[in-house]
Amino acid sequence: MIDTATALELVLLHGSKQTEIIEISLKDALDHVLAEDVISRIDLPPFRQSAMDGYALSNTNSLTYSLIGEIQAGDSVNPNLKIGEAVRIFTGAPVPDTANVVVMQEKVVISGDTILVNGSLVSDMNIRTKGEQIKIGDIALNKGTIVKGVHIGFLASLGVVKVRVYKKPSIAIVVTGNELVRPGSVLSYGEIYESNGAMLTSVLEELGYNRTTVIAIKDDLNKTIKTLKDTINDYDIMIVTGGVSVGDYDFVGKALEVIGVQKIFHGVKQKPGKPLFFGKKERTSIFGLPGNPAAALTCFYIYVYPLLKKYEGAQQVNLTSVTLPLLNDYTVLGSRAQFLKARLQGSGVEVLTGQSSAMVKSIVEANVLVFLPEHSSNKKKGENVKTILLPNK
Ligand SMILES: Nc1nc2c(c(=O)[nH]1)N[C@H]1C(S)=C(S)[C@@H](COP(=O)(O)OP(=O)(O)OC[C@H]3O[C@@H](n4cnc5c(N)ncnc54)[C@H](O)[C@@H]3O)O[C@H]1N2
Ligand code: MOO
Repeated sequence: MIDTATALELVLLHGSKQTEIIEISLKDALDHVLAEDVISRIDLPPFRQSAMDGYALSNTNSLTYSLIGEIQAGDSVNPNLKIGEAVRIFTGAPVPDTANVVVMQEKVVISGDTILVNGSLVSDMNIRTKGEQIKIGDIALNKGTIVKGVHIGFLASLGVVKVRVYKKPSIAIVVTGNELVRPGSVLSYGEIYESNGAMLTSVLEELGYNRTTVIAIKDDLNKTIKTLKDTINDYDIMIVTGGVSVGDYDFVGKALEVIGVQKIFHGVKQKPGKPLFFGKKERTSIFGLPGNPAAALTCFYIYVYPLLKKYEGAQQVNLTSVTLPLLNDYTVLGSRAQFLKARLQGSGVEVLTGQSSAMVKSIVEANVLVFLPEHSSNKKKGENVKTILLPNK
C-alpha cells in the first residue's frame, strides 16, 4: 500500500487532461476554467468619473465658484469650465476634462448660483481616474482561473459576453452492491437505500459538473465486467463505488483488470479509504471508491476533486488547507493517515464524534477534514492540525 501523498501525486500524474476548448456565454461560465487569458478591450472606468454627489471645478485656490450647469450619470457632455466656474455633478457622472476636483455636497454652502467651499481642495479628489481598475489591453483574468460569480461580475463590467473555457468532463458514477435499493421502494431485510449515486451526483453538480450518469450493478463478476466495458469508453472519468475491497463479492478490481484498465494503485495507507483504486484506460480515468458513504465522499474530495481541476487546467487543484488549533482531545486509532470529519468553530476546529466510514450522518455536520499523518500520536486540545476546507459547506 502507498501513502496519501504518493497516491495524490500518481492521480495527478496519470489522470487525463481535457484539451477541448469551447466558447460559451459569460452567463453560463460559472465554475468553468478559463482556457486563455481574458484581455480587457476597454479602460475601466472608461472615462474620469465622479465618486461623489457634489460639484466639479478647476481648483484655483479660490473657495468661491459660480455654477454653470449640471451633469448626471449617463450624460454625454464635457463642458469647458472657465476659471472660477463649477458644475453640479452626481456619482458616476463624467467629470469635465477642465475640472480637477470634485467637492462633496456636504462640504459646500450654496448661495443662489454661487457655491462656497468649506474645506481644503486637493487635486483629483473624489475623481475615479480613467483606467484605474484596468487598462485596455491588460490581462483581466488569467488562463486557469476557475470562474466564480465575482469573476463573471468583473468580466461583465468589461463588456465581455463570451469566454473560452475547457469543456467539462463527462462522468459515470457506477454504484455496486446486491443490497442497494433505490429510495422510493420499501426495504426488505438486508437491503439499504442506495445513496452514493445521489450524493456524488449532487456534490459534483455543486462544483459545476453536470455531465453525470448513475449506473447500478449487482455483485456479479460477469455483469460487472459487461457493464464497466460498455460504459468506460463513453466517459472521461468513471467513479465506481463499493466492491473494491477484499470480500468474495468485491468484483470491481477483477473486472477492471479483465477489461484492460491499467492499475495505477489499489490501496492507500489511510483511514477512511484504504481500498481506494485508481487506474486508466485510454482517455478515461477510473476511481474505485469504498462503498462506505463517508469514505467515498472523503476520497472524492481528496483525490477526485484535484483530478477534476487538473483535467480542466485549473491553477489550483487541491482544496485549500489551513493550520488550526484543535478544540478537543483526539485519541488516534491505528497507524494509517487519517482524514477526520471535523467542524470549524470560531478560530479552532472540533473533531466530530462518529468517525466511522459508514456514517453519512456525521459527514453532514462536517465542513472540514482534519488530516493526521501516518503514525500520529494522540492529539491534545490546542495542538495545531492541518485542516482541509470542504467546498460549499
Ligand atoms: N477483511 C477485510 N474487510 C474489509 C477491509 C479489509 O481491509 N479487509 N476493508 C474495509 C474497509 S476499510 C472498507 S472502506 C470497506 C470497503 O469495501 P468496498 O469498497 O468493497 O465496499 P462494499 O463492501 O461494497 O460496501 C461497504 C459498505 O458501504 C455500503 N454501500 C456500498 N455502496 C453503497 C451505496 N451506493 N450507497 C450506500 N451505501 C453503500 C455497503 O452496503 C457496505 O455497508 O471494506 C471493509 N472490509
Ligand atoms: O478505509 Mo475504510 O474507508 O476505513 O472504512
